[in-house]
Amino acid sequence: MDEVKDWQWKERKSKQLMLFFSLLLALSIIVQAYLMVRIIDQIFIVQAAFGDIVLELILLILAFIIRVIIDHLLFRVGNKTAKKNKIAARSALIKKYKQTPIHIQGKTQIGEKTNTFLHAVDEINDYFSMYLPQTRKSTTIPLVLWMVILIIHFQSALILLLTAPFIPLFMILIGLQTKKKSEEQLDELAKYSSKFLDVLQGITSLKIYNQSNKTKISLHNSSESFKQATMSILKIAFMNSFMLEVIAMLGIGIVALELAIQLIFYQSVSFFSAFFILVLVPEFFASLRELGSAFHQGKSSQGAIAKIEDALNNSEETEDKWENMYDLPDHQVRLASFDLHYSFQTSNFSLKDLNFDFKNYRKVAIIGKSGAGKTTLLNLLAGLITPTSGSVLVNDKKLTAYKESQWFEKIAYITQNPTILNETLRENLTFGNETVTEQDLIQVIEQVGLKELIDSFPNGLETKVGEGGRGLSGGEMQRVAIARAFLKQPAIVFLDEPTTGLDVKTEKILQNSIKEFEKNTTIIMVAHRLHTIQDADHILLLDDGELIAKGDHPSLLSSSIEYKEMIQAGKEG
Ligand SMILES: Nc1ncnc2c1ncn2[C@@H]1O[C@H](COP(=O)(O)OP(=O)(O)OP(=O)(O)O)[C@@H](O)[C@H]1O
Repeated sequence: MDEVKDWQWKERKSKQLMLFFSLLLALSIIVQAYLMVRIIDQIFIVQAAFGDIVLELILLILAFIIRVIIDHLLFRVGNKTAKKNKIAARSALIKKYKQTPIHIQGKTQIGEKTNTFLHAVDEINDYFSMYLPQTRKSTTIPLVLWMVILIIHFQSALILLLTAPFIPLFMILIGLQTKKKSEEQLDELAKYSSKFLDVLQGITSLKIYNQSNKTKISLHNSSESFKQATMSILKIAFMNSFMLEVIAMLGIGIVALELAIQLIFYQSVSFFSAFFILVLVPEFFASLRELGSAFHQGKSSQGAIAKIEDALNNSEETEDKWENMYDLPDHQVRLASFDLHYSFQTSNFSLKDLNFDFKNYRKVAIIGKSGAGKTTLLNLLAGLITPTSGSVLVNDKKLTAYKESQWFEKIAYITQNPTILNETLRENLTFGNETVTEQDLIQVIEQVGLKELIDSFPNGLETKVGEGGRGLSGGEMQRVAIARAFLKQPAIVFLDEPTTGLDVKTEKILQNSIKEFEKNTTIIMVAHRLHTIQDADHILLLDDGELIAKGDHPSLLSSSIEYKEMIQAGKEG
């Protein structure tokens, strides 16, 4: 959490470097202009021979090359800063999203989160790579040039002083408007993304309930709003460049006119000085004008920056951090709880002060009616959510006092809806576990009944599955998840037994797997089937968030009416 709170854009050092390069650039412009004017003065006024100006010519070419190099370096710093900040912003967002409790992860604002992560972060590029270098350049260069002009000719400097402020003034007005519009555009895009995601995910239901046309219209409207928002930003951008062009042209024209009058009628300024100023003035306005487009892009990017900052600072539920104090013991871990309490912020449900001790049981079943809190308890025990009060204990110490990475190395979690990545089957099975050998893989594939399926693919284990790849059935996904858990060789397996939808083969594989896990592993499972419950070493019976009975099957049969009724109902069912 702290890392996210303390998160800052990495730009201080780069800004200093950009300022330095801008100063060098201003000097190179002056040198270049001076040499150019001197060469022309020598040729046309002094009528010097070509040999006399060779050195100036070489210096001019050098000055030009140096100017190009410095300009390149200035924007290179900008690009590097943009890259660094994009990486930093994405890491901070990942950290923030990671702190989101598992029960809301992937369920709320997925479209918006994806949009912020991808689009908004890309949008900030222009701020660092263009706006920052250009603002340094466009403040330093005009200032230095203006001071040089002031030294040479006071009246020209005065004209610049009166005309130039219109450019930043106009830009500030436009910029404020653009920032607001850009935020609106990102909001529209976020709405559009969320809507599109909803449609993609719910395509079957929408078709069945005959909502396709209605959805099409609403999607169209959303895309129209996004288009309007984008067009209004473009309108401002065009208007912006036009106005800046006009102001700059007027400024240059007035200075030229004034210099011509001074030169021809009053002869109060030399040709050299007048020409030198005339070369510098367009450079003066060019820098200010370039600021115009960079300013516009910068303001759009600031909308994206605000979006990212909002995402990082929003007070969506977050999980407590692990203290990472202790190493997990190598020997068997013993799970227990002390007054374990968990409340959701968004519902009235809570798990109320549960106390239990799993001693050295190999198989623990959590049972109860739908909505009793079984999955929530499993998530607490697996360390995926942290208790509101009380604690989950591992060998008498708070679970979160241990090193988080060690804990997650030690456990496997088989959920009702396993995650299948858009990768090859091999990668989906090993899931980054580099210790898995080909032999282990083949053995596990047979064990979970995936061999036939994999053999039927022309590319075997290298077949892409998941989104965009070959689809897998619910049962096949479950088997991939079980195989993953086997390959991990965990000390504890948490299993949320699927309630419905398992084919006979997968059901059998699941039962055999549970038996296999029991041999070397502690298995803690949310159980729905009678036979899985009966041979458990310990059973927790939950009812509306309360632990109403615990013990093994025979003891519960004699001590708990609710348990007896459940078993009876199961048998009848
Ligand atoms: N993200 C959430 N936000 C708010 N309340 C939630 C959330 N997830 C679950 N709940 C509520 O918590 C209660 C317990 O949910 P849980 O999923 O733990 O029950 P369960 O016993 O596993 O149910 P089932 O057997 O149907 O899967 C339910 O009343 C549910 O509505």
